[in-house]
Amino acid sequence: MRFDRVRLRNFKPYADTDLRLSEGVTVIHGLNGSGKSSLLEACFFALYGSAGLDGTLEDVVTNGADETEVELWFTHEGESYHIHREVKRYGDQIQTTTCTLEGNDGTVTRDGATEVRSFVVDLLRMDAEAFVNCAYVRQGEVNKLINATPSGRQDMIDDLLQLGKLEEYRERAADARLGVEDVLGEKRGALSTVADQLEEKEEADLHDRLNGLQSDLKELDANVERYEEQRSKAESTREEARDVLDRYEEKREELESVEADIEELESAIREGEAEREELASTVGETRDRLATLREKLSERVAETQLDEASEAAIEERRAELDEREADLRADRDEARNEATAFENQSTNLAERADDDAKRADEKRDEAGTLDDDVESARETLSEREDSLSELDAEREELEATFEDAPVGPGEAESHRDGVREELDDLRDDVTEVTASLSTARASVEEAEALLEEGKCPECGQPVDDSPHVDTLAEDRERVSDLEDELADLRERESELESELARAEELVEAGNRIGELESTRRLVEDGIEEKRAEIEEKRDRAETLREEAGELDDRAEEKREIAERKAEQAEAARDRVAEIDEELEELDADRDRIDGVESTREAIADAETEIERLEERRSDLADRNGERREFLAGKRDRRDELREGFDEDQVETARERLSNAESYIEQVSGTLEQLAERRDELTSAIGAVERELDELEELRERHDDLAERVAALESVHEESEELEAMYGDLRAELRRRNVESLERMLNETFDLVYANDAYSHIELDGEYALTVYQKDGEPLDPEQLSGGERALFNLSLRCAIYRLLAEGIEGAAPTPPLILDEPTVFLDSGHVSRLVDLVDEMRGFGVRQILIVSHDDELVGAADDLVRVEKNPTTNRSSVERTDEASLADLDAVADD
Ligand SMILES: Nc1ncnc2c1ncn2[C@@H]1O[C@H](COP(=O)(O)OP(=O)(O)OP(=O)(O)O)[C@@H](O)[C@H]1O
Ligand SMILES: [Zn+2]
Repeated sequence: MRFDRVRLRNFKPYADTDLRLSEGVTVIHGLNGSGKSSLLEACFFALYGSAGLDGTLEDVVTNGADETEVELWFTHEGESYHIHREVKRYGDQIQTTTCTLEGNDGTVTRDGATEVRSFVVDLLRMDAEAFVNCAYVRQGEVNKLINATPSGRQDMIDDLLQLGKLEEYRERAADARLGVEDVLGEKRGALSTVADQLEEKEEADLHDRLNGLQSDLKELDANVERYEEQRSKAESTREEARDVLDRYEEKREELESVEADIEELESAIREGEAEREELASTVGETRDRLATLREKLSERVAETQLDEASEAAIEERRAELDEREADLRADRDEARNEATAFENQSTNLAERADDDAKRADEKRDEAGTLDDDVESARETLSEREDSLSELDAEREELEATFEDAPVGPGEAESHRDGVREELDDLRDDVTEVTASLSTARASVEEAEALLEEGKCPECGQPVDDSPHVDTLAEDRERVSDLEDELADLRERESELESELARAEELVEAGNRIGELESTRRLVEDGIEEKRAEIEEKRDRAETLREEAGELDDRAEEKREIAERKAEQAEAARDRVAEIDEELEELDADRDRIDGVESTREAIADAETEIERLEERRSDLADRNGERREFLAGKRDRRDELREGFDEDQVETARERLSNAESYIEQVSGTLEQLAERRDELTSAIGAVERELDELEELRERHDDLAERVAALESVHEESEELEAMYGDLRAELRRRNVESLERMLNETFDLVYANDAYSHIELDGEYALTVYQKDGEPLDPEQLSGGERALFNLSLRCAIYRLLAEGIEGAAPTPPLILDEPTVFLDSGHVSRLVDLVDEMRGFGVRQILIVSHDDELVGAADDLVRVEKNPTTNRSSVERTDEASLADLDAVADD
């Protein structure tokens, strides 16, 4: 297998990149971070999808882009394939939108990530992990196989070499064996059951039993035939005897019936004669009755107004009566209606008269009540008139008070107020004068006292010659004047006081007169009102009485008319009674006519009856004649039959019949028993035959089962062998693989590591690795130095790759050997060893080797050189194949 071309768009640092790859060694080189590993990763992603990624789908999309596209073209076993993948980002989601694989001849097409991956896994016989382990040495993962546990290693290598398949087959074979064991156990059980049943049935001697039963049946059938023959003979004898007896019986029955007929006829003739005689006497009686009826008819006709007793006359009379009746009934209805109408009118009028009378009474009652009201109003009136004169008397009295008064009743109040004012003024004067008086008295007393002491009452100086002593006399005069004035004032005060009391009285009288005037006006109004009331009520009472009188008159009038109507009703009733009598008379007339008609009918009936009886008599005579003729014939036949009887023959036939019947009964019983026995025998034979069939069936089943068990046993054996074979094969293959792998590993390690310290490497059956030193000391590979480990690991991978390329016959899946930075830990000497290893790997048939490296020596060993560069401004990587010409400048490149 080899990669032909890879095309990328927006894959990690790549924008649009298209790289062709050819067979041989291709070295990819460039600066750190330029995108070399990404290029390899893209190929790997194209094959296995996200399973082949170290990171997630997210990581492969160039930062800032929304979709990534990877295409890989590769060749495997002469066929070309093309894988196309597209990944898109939808918001937060990232999805594979296209994933297809196509073969160049158009027979292979796969669509969908799962289908494509499983196709690739089948084609390369490696899943992503196996591919990594074998072909793709990722950067920094050179130690992976060494670090793995032996069992991990075993799984990886087994898987690569498809040994896992053998184990799967072995397990399938084991499953099949177990399945066969189950079925075999079941069938063996069934076989032994059938064998037991078979043995049981064979011991039962079924054929002997069948023969015995069949000969019994034959004998029985012969007996049955014989008995049936005898019975049919007896049956024909019985039929003959029955015939004879039947004929005899018939004749005897005929004779009996003929004799009975004769007797019947004779008695019928006798009865006929008797009836004829009876009829003759009935006819006589009827004739007598007829004569009586005829007499009665003429009497009845005479009672009626009929001219004759004919049907037409009766009809005519009846029609007259009907007409008359109709007239009478109409008259009577009319009279009845009239009577009812008059009665109603009379009743109505009487009622209305009563109403009027009642209303008159009511009015009179009302008038009486009004009279009472007038009376009481009159009383109230005279009371009010009395109180009016009382009021006037009081007023007169009060007015008299004012006769010698200084003022009239109207000015009493202002007069009183004037007097009161004068009195108040006077009292003020009294107070003033009293005060002046007591002052004057005090001066006089003081002056007198001072005088007694000899001093001036005014200035306290000695009195002699004092001016003041002169005033004493004046003061004494003044006291006496004041005392006079005060006395006058007191007198006037008592006068005014009595005047005030009088004035108060006048005020009171004045007020009372005012009150009396307003009361009088009220009483006068009341009197006016009462008078009007009396007037009105008296008028009303009069009107009511007049109306009552009118109502009485009207009631009287109505009563008279009512009486007249009652008389008219009576007259109409009388007429109804007369008409009823006439109708009764009419009914009697009708009854008489009915009597005539019924007598007429009775006469006609009697005549018909006589006719009918005579006819019956002659009929009876005719019938008896016929009977007598018939009787003579029957008597002849009876005589004939009596002569034809043979009693002996009948007796013999009876004997034979009874013999035959008892024989048939006996033989039938026997035959029934035989039939029962026969049924038993047949069913016994049936049962034996069925058992024989079953026996046959059992034999067949037994044979079938035995065959099947044998077949299953051989299948079981085969599956056991198969299981063992797969187990052995795997162990053998692994042993051989281990041997080859150990050999190749030693060869390769020798090639790449030129060192005298190690003698050889050992790989045991469980894939445990041990390195032996020259002195025979064993060493765990992990104890090797970093560079040694890298070399050891490369050797192991190359060995595995070789084993893969050589070990599996036919189409070995030899993917490109991909080495990412394998020289990291190597010194320059060992790098040249690596170049040798690469050469050797090509020799072992590896078609394509892809190496990421900076190493000059490796670059020098390349068939193709691919240069990866990253544009420092756009940060996008690009690839470029360096052609032959530029290979010359390799040194320059390598020096970078
Ligand atoms: N999704 C991405 N979008 C853009 N650039 C990316 C993306 N993923 C990785 N890169 C860039 O790709 C480069 C990594 O490339 P890669 O590992 O292939 O380099 P290299 O050439 O193998 O380097 P070295 O020589 O160190 O092994 C880094 O510079 C990284 O920034
Ligand atoms: Zn790298």
